Amino acid sequence: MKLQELLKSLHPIVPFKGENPVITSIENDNRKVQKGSLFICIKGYTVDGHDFAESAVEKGAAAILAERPLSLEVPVVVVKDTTRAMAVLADTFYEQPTKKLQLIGITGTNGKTTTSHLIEKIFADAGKKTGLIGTMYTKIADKTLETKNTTPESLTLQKTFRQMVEAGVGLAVMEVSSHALDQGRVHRCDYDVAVFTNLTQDHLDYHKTMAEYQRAKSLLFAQLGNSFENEKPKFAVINADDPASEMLSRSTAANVITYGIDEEADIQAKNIHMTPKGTRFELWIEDDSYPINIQFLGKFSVYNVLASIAAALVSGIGINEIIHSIESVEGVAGRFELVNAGQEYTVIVDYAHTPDSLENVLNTIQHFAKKRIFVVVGCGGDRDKTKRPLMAQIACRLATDPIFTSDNPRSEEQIAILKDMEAGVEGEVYQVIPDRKEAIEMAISQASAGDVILIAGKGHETYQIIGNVVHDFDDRRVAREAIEVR
Ligand SMILES: CC(=O)N[C@H]1[C@@H](OP(=O)(O)OP(=O)(O)OC[C@H]2O[C@@H](n3ccc(=O)[nH]c3=O)[C@H](O)[C@@H]2O)O[C@H](CO)[C@@H](O)[C@@H]1O[C@H](C)C(=O)N[C@@H](C)C(=O)N[C@H](CCC(=O)O)C(=O)O
Ligand SMILES: Nc1ncnc2c1ncn2[C@@H]1O[C@H](COP(=O)(O)OP(=O)(O)OP(=O)(O)O)[C@@H](O)[C@H]1O
Ligand SMILES: N[C@H](CCC[C@H](N)C(=O)O)C(=O)O
Ligand SMILES: [Mg+2]
Repeated sequence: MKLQELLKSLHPIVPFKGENPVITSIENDNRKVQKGSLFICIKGYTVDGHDFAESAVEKGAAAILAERPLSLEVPVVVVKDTTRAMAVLADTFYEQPTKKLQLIGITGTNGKTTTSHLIEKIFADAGKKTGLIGTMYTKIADKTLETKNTTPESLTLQKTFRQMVEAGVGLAVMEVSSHALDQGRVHRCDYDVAVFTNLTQDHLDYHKTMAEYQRAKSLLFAQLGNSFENEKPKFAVINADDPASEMLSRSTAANVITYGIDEEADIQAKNIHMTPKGTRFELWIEDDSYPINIQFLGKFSVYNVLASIAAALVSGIGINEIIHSIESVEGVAGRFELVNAGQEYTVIVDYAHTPDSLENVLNTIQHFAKKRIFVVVGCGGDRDKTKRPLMAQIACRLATDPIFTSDNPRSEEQIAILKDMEAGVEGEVYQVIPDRKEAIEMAISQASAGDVILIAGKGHETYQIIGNVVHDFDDRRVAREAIEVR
């Protein structure tokens, strides 16, 4: 594609009359530039991409997109906001892939990964080739790729969609983080369905206030269903029990479908019964009711199931097919995952890393725990500090044996993070064991028949980030080994 043709998709007053080279690829990382690339300079949080423009030209870049004039031997196109322009150009370069896919986006503080897997399963069972983008990985039909972010930046995202289209994927489901919405990583994505799980405290290091965090989430709904040229109906699937639902409903021009448990909703769960093996409830859709038996626990899991059912229903899948799929799901890796090595107590690894998720999971455990509840929990470094004392309080309130430990301290001192946690629980009884392996071993050495150990915060993660170093670490493996040597 020639540069001028590409630029037509930007704001019409981008003043550019220079050379018109063929653009062979778009890159925003100079290390990936090849002959003929358009290099986009992004001012990041860490470095300024403009500083790499010269190196990009040396590597063969045919043109540069920047926020200020640069004296280089190739055409330099100047725009106000390169990040924003990148989303538009990526969509154009990869030939608007999301118009050729059924696309479901999920946002909310907790439950995105779980819900995206449920939705993917329903569509796969219905015979669709599926794609998935989220915290754990990107999946393009049968191929799995590693990811750095829950929602990748626009260039990677649109390229991934292109690969999905080429692989014959019909339905893509993705997690849309608040950071991605705020930074415009999903601009130009043509969603058919946008799903809202819930809004509780997290990421205040980035968004500063809950109102700003909610505003970021609302963008997914505001960006849905305003297009006149689009024939496809758009749906916003919203949790009626969450206080943010009203504002989100008002943010969108799409059809709003609600789901819930406590409040009246289009799709509602009633008479929920939990056993140690699963959860049973009645699903109500208008005047019809269906008995449902899922293999996971907790009221929070019922919300994820309802959201998935709603998203699949509005996408045209039959209710009986949906129920069959949902009931066959055994679980999602690192979400309430049991570690069984023949022990007489229960060991659960769960990705709860927010106050609300920790509370939900511990409440669920309280429901069936007969004796002591251990919780091994830490808080991430370089992340929302205000959730630390809250998570500690919840651990002390809902567990009999809280053990505070480390969870990806990153550039922070482990001890400083633990002090932030302890500030919330003065006078309470707890242990502090900074080394996560030792903390897990301690819980396992103290547990006896009938007890439950929750190892929270890392779920599927297979690493512990200390400083800049990523160490191998898997809660599930560490727990299993500790049980086996006991
Ligand atoms: C705060 C934030 O959002 N940071 C994201 C941002 O990084 P950054 O601004 O530091 O980038 P940078 O390193 O300064 O680079 C700036 C530019 O220079 C370029 N560069 C850089 C170095 C070089 O040698 N050459 C070069 O060309 C880069 O390619 C880039 O274009 O852009 C990167 C590339 O897209 C992201 O990977 C990175 O996410 C970091 C890893 C991150 O931790 N993000 C978190 C806050 C985040 O986004 N989390 C949400 C999930 C949250 C949740 O729901 O739980 C997510 O969607 O992942
Ligand atoms: N609907 C829900 N409401 C509250 N808590 C939930 C819900 N679903 C899952 N959880 C809890 O939150 C944890 C994270 O779930 P999940 O990974 O599905 O969320 P996520 O939104 O993808 O998180 P992230 O933003 O880190 O990617 C789970 O391990 C569980 O403890
Ligand atoms: N997506 C979340 C993951 C947190 C996982 C937890 N293990 C941590 O490192 O804080 C975040 O970046 O805030
Ligand atoms: Mg996730």
